[in-house]
Amino acid sequence: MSLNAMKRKLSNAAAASPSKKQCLAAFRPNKIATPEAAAAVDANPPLPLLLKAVQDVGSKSPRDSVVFWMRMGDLRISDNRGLSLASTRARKDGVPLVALFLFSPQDYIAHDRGARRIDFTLRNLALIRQDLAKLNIPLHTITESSRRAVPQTIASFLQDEMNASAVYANIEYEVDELRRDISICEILKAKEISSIFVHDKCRFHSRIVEPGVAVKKDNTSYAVYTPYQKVWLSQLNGNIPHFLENCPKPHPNEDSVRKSTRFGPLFDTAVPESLPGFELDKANRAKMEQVWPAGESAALQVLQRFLSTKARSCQLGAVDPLADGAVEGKGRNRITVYDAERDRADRDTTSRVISARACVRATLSPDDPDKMPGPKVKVDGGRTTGVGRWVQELAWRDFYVSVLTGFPRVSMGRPFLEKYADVVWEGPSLEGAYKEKDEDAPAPADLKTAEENIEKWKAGKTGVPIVDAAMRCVNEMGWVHNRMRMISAMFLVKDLMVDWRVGEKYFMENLIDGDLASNNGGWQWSASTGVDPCPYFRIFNPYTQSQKADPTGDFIRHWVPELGGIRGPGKYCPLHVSRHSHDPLDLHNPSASAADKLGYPRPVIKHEEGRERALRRFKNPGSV
Ligand SMILES: Cc1cc2nc3c(=O)[nH]c(=O)nc-3n(C[C@H](O)[C@H](O)[C@H](O)COP(=O)(O)OP(=O)(O)OC[C@H]3O[C@@H](n4cnc5c(N)ncnc54)[C@H](O)[C@@H]3O)c2cc1C
Repeated sequence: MSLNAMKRKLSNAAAASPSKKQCLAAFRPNKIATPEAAAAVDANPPLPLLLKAVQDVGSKSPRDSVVFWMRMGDLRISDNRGLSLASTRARKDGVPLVALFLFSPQDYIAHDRGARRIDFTLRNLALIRQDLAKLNIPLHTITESSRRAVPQTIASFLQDEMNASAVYANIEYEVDELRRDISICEILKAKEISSIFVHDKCRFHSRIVEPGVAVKKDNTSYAVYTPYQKVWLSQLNGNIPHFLENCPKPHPNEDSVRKSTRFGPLFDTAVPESLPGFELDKANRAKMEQVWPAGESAALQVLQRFLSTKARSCQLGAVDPLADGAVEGKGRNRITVYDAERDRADRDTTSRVISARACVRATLSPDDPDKMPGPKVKVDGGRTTGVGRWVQELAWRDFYVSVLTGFPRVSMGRPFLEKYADVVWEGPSLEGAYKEKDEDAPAPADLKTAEENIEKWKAGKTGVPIVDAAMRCVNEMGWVHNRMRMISAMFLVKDLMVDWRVGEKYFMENLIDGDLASNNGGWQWSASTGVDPCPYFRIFNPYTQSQKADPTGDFIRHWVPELGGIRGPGKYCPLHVSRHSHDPLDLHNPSASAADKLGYPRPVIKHEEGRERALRRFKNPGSV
């Protein structure tokens, strides 16, 4: 194939035609599996099948190249296991290493990837491309408009374009991705190209302990966090060099690679600025650049600040996490007080960090997260220290991946606890297509009200200040504190009785750190349908939660400026509201007259009414 033909074939996203964009808009993947289909996948999960399919069958003599296929979860050059192994292989074979990134817009739709996440990926890729080019390693990008065609496209790139002996990649744990990789392994086997997919997702989803290690005696996954965390910590401390391995950076290619007719042109493929169908408007893009700076060095600085500086209320909101003015903690570092303050949303108490493995290494050697600890060092994962508590949170991330791979049903739109599949939700039924219609069954009480409530929840206009503050933060910043996610999710699924999948999708579309395993885990926890969930009868009161999570009220005041005149619990701005007409908790739960005066909506539902309805419906799934 000629170079021009190759360039045309491998056109990147910037060149996608409007008709492709229309096709994309018409793509409606099936999101919710039947209970039977989910049970079948649970009985034969795809991860072990992939691990079996992965094999080093490449031709004995080296070919022209080795390819590293970078995925959305591993946007970094340092400490990237797949990349490191690919580099070693290329060096051994004496051939160039080529990096590849494939855009699959249909997969992004299927997985509710939002424009922010795509934009963040592209910004990072542009930096990675520059850094790899310094090592004479090209980063090539391909767009494949049909997700079904991805395996063939990859295979043809490896064989026809690169004459590669092997492809290396870090495993993606979602069911569709695992199945795609199994299919790639099969295709490549016939072509005698090795497919080596390894455990390690580096950026948002890096694992510390890979799935399949912290398991029960019968080798099945834990569905309860506490015993999982115990085994997780003991496995980790039992083999620190393995789990915290800092994988070496790739070795540079020879200079001559740039002159090669096969590889030289790959240095010319620029990373597109945006993907059709996933464009961010200019203002939003600028904001995301400020709040979520791309690149490994920025990520490291964010981590370093968490380890060594104090929390600041000026870091509330959509601001630059590396803004000047951070003050050394001297014993009050954010990580040191994490245990006591992690649930507070009124300052930057949490880390907003990215690579979990580097994080754990950093707890052992705060000055140099790249440094490997000595053999006798142990990771603190206990409940009584800031560090230990933070490590426990990092373990939640691994736990939810272990759940995803052990019980893939959760990524197929099914509740983990199938007994709650019949709970009646208000508003659009996402499962309707799979259920036999019972003509006598009562229709949802008031579809229109429910749909309006969903829109109010998304827009942060429910009239419940802490929920609205949380949602406005998600909308503007693409992130919100964990406690806020819990409060807002619980309000949607219990007070408003809206299907958790509605909220799960909205979060995925809007969060910069949207991740199927953790997001699904968080939503199913809140909806009481998941592994180790919040019991259905433990329903958060959003007003008391608000007092605990935002005791100063700064979080609400920042995100709900209509209430900004309320100066503090019990103290009101005399300009707007009479001091005597409210109880002392007004900022968290303003009275109707205060809300009216301040131009803030009244609550869409009375908490007690929502609570009673949720208890009733969960107690007898199917009843209204
Ligand atoms: C409804 C809901 C949806 C969520 N959606 C996502 C999501 O899409 N992506 C995502 O990464 N996390 C999600 N989480 C988990 C958690 O809210 C975020 O990981 C956390 O807020 C990220 O901020 P941080 O890095 O400052 O957290 P820190 O408190 O500094 O925690 C450090 C790290 O520990 C891990 N962690 C902490 N809490 C949890 C948790 N509850 N579950 C899993 N891992 C955790 C994260 O990797 C986090 O980066 C969700 C939680 C809920 C309740």
